[in-house]
Amino acid sequence: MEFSKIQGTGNDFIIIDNRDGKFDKFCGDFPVDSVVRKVCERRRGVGADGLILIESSEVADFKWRFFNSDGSVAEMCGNGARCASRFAYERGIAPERMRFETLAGIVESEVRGPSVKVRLTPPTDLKLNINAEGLNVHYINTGVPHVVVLVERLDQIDVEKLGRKLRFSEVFSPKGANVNFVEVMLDRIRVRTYERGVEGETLACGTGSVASAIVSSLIFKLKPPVEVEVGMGERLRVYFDGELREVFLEGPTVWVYDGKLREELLGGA
Ligand SMILES: N[C@H](CCC[C@H](N)C(=O)O)C(=O)O
Repeated sequence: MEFSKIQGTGNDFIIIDNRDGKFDKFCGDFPVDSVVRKVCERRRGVGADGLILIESSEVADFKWRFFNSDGSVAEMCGNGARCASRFAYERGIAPERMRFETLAGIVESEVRGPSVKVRLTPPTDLKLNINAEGLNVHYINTGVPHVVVLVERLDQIDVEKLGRKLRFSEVFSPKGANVNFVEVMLDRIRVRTYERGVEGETLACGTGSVASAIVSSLIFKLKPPVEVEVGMGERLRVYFDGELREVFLEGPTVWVYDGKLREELLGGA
């Protein structure tokens, strides 16, 4: 079964045109979440932070189903939305300015060559200065739930250890949250993210970058657009208005390769 691998600032995704149901046929009797885990596994599978199915929609250019690499379903994914938009445009599934259905609501995007700008759903549940695991943190839902922790020295943070502690904190149960550690610089913010559903640090997180930019802007009076430096030094840009009604994420994508999944992948342990 054909798939494409596209990454956005290091957050990488397997994207499948499932309008004909080929992914469901490929899964056969295997549960979808177990197939997603096998395909996303870094060593025995293709390897990715997430898997995206493009499907038909009655109300938009297409609908998507987004899975984290652990097989869990997430309502939204900012970098995944950018990569899926590029896929849809270049495969003739949608025009360069498109709208697609997600569990978080309708998302709009515009493809400009490798760069894609996505309008996210309006953020909700903003809570500044809450206590979790003895730390002063902030919380906002930018399509998926995010904790934002402002730190002095980002490179000294044990993202895996502290990220996991906050991700599973009672304060954010039962759904949990992604955890973003943010250092505010003069001309940008630097962000490192422990991602729910990947259960580890990813090289970038789009909705996390948006959450971090909005919280940093509220606390440090940063003027949008906010430049966000992610894992490997790549940049995302976050635009938003005062009322947080028009929130955009913009950045590059790289179409890595096209491949073909074989059924014997499913047979293994
Ligand atoms: N792991 C996230 C979904 C993907 C978010 C991230 N990859 C992005 O670019 O927004 C969650 O389960 O909430």
